[in-house]
Order: sequence, then structure tokens, then C-alpha cells
Amino acid sequence: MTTPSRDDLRFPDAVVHFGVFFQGVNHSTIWSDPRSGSQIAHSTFVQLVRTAERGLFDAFFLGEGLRLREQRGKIHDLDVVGRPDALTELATLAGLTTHIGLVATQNTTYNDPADLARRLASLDVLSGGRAAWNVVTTDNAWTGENFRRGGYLDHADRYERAARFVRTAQRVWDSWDGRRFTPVDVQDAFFDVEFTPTVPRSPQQHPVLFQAGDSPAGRDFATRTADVVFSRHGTDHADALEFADDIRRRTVAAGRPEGDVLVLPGTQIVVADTEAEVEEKARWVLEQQVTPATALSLVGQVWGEDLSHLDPDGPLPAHDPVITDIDGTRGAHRAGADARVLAQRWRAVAEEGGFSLRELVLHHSSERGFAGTASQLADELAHWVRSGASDGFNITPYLVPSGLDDIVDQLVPALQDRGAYPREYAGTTLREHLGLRAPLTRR
Ligand SMILES: Cc1cc2nc3c(=O)[nH]c(=O)nc-3n(C[C@H](O)[C@H](O)[C@H](O)COP(=O)(O)O)c2cc1C
Repeated sequence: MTTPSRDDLRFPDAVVHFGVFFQGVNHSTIWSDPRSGSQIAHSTFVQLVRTAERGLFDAFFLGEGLRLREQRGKIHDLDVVGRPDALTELATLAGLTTHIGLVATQNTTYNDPADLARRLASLDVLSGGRAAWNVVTTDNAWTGENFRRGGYLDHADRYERAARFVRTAQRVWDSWDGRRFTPVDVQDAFFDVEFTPTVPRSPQQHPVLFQAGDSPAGRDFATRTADVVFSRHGTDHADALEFADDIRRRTVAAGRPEGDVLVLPGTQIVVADTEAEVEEKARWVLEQQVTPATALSLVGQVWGEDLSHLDPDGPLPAHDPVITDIDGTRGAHRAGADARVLAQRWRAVAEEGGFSLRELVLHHSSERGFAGTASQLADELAHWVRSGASDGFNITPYLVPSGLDDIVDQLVPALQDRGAYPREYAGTTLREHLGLRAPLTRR
């Protein structure tokens, strides 16, 4: 990368914000490695959050997977088995930390707004103003099957419900005037809530709102409602810049100042001492993540059938995917693309590159973040935030809980040397770390 001059940069004094993202369901954590800890033990979360706080990370971020990803009854090769509830986990970590923000992913499709608002406000008060809510709608029907009321909502209804859900939660947080609570009364197509709140405001007033959802409706919802967008645009600079520009445009269209919504893409960072080591390590990480069984499972999600009998070193299936009613909602891997179209595209890429089934999946996974020496990475990440492609990164460590060590020990100091990372926390609340203004409340 050639280093641009200060004049070419839109935000020459911007600093990188880091969060650590512990996924709900994923195949990016290499649990099979002997250095990995338990997926459920409290010590895993404690080690990770302490390292992140030592590295002045803004946020410790828990994703939410309310059902394990499976394919025809078989649980995914590297999926997380056993995950405590995020708010409970974060409450335990609040007592062991002093500054880092605590972000709970919680969905609006299966929860109750008054109850969730109260639990989030509780974490916010108990942590001294460090709580945040990553608002998700959840994109699949099989998660809904885990709930008593069942349930799966159409895309448009999900965001309509989400908007009303967040508005109701904000009314709950707003109801404290310093002396007493005003009862909250909401009746609409989705909710029938009569609730007298019991938790006063924290030092940051309301929990910070993150949003994760990438469609136009999701982006509009984010720019009307959220403080931060958690995105999937964390690998390719041009793609990230286009996304961040779109968020800035939508923020202004929603009547807010241009930079009011921060953009924090999820990403992976591989650090090593020399370029040769970087290449070797990045390849190792990728091959551990995309095991032969994982490759078959991911391709099976697109084809809508169990392909575990196939040879991962052989070709993609010759027949077209089977489409059933539920398939449109099965597996984020498809990311909304029509399965037949996606299969055709994959076949074309495999043919052109001479790729086997697994090689194709490796090929598609090979751009999942950053790899470099600490100094190369510091230049690259500083350029991202200073050119406006993002405000920082939500890092998914490929090893848990030790995967942040080299980032905190090598990359953070290299960024600090460039003036692109803080040397201390800006305050005590998450809102202060992120430089966010106070929430717009009715009072
Ligand atoms: C970066 C990112 C992270 C997400 N994390 C979660 C999660 O932890 N739990 C969950 O249920 N849904 C998660 N989602 C799914 C979204 O809430 C949403 O349901 C999905 O992206 C479909 O909406 P869309 O079409 O607007 O993207 C995530 C989405 C994105 C883009």
C-alpha cells in the first residue's frame, strides 16, 4: 500500500476504535487447536475481556446464536456448542472490568421490549454506563422454531417490528425524570405494553445502540435509530468505503449529522513478524477454519441437502440446488442470494480456477480480513479510518481466548506510534470512548 499524504485523507486525525467480537454461531474460531479454551467456561471470557481492556478496546461484543447451525440434523463442524446468555455473561464481566464497553446482541423478533429494555438498563447501571445493545432481527426460520410462540417474520415486518421495539425500549429508558418513573403505554400492531419501569438512567443515559443488518431496510433502520453499525464490510477497502458512504448518505437523509452513526466492520487480523510468516500463518488459519467437513457443510447449505458423503477434493455437485420453502431462510451463508444463481456462479469460478469443492470454499474465504506485520497492519488500518472506510474494527479472534494477545502487544503500540490509537480511555462510559453525543431523549 502506498501511503497517501495527509491532504488526501478525509479524516486525517481519526483514530482506530477496536472491539472484540465473540460470535454466536461461526466456524471462524479454531476450537480444534490445543491452545483454544473452553467455549463455555467463564475463564475464557475473563481472559479475553481482560486482554481487550489492557489494549484499550472500546467494546467486548457478544453475538447471539439462539440455535446451533445444523444441516439436516447434523451440527456444524466448528460451531459453538453451549453459549451462556449474553446479558448474564456481560453482567459477570462488568464486575471484573472498569472501562470496556459491554455489547449484548439481542434480537427484536423473539424478545419482549419492556423486559429487554429493563435488563439492558440494569447492565448499564451496574457497569457504570458501559452497556450496549446490538439490535438484530435474526434471519432464519429455524431459530424461530426454538421459541414457544414459534415465529418467523417476513423481512419487511421484521424491521417494522424492530423499529417499534427499539422505540418502546427508548420510552422505557426515558421514563425516569430524576425523581420518578412515568408508566409506558404502547399499543400497536406488534405490542401491547403497559409497564412501569424500575431502573433509573446510567451515567451514559441510554445503552449505546449498535445495529447489524445489511439490506437497504436494515441500513435505513440503523441510520434512523442506531449509534453504530456493525457491518460485514471489513476486508476490501473499496467495498467498505462504498458502504460507509452509503451510511453517511442515509444518516443525513434521516435528518442527522453526517458522522452521527459510526461504522465498525467485523474482521479478522493475522499478525506475524515477517512477510513469509504472515503468509504461512494466514494459510494455516484459513485451512483450520475451512476443514473438509466445513466445506461440505457450507456447500450443503446452498444446495439444501446433506452433501457429507461427497469428496471435498472432488467437484461441486453437478445437479442444481433443491429449493424448498424453508431454504430461503436457512443459513446465513447464502446471504439472501438465490441458491440456483449462487450455485451457477460458484460452478463458473470453480471451472475457471480448476478448484475442487473445498478449494472453492477456501477461495471464497480467503479475503476475510487483514494479514501482515504489525507495522504493515498499522499503516493499513490507520488508512481505513482516515480515508473514511470505517471508524474501526470489531475483531473476531481465530483463537479463543489467546487470539488478541499479539494484536494488543504488537499492533496497538504500532498504531499508537502513528497517533492512530488512543493511549488511554477517553472517559468511563462507552459513549465517551466512542465519542458519541448523548442520546436524543424526550426529556
Ligand atoms: C455483521 C452482522 C452480524 C450479525 N450478527 C447476528 C447475531 O449475532 N445474531 C443474529 O441473530 N443475527 C445476526 N445478524 C443478522 C441480522 O440481524 C439480520 O437478521 C440479517 O442480516 C438479515 O437482515 P438484512 O437483510 O438487513 O441483512 C447479523 C448481521 C450482520 C450483518
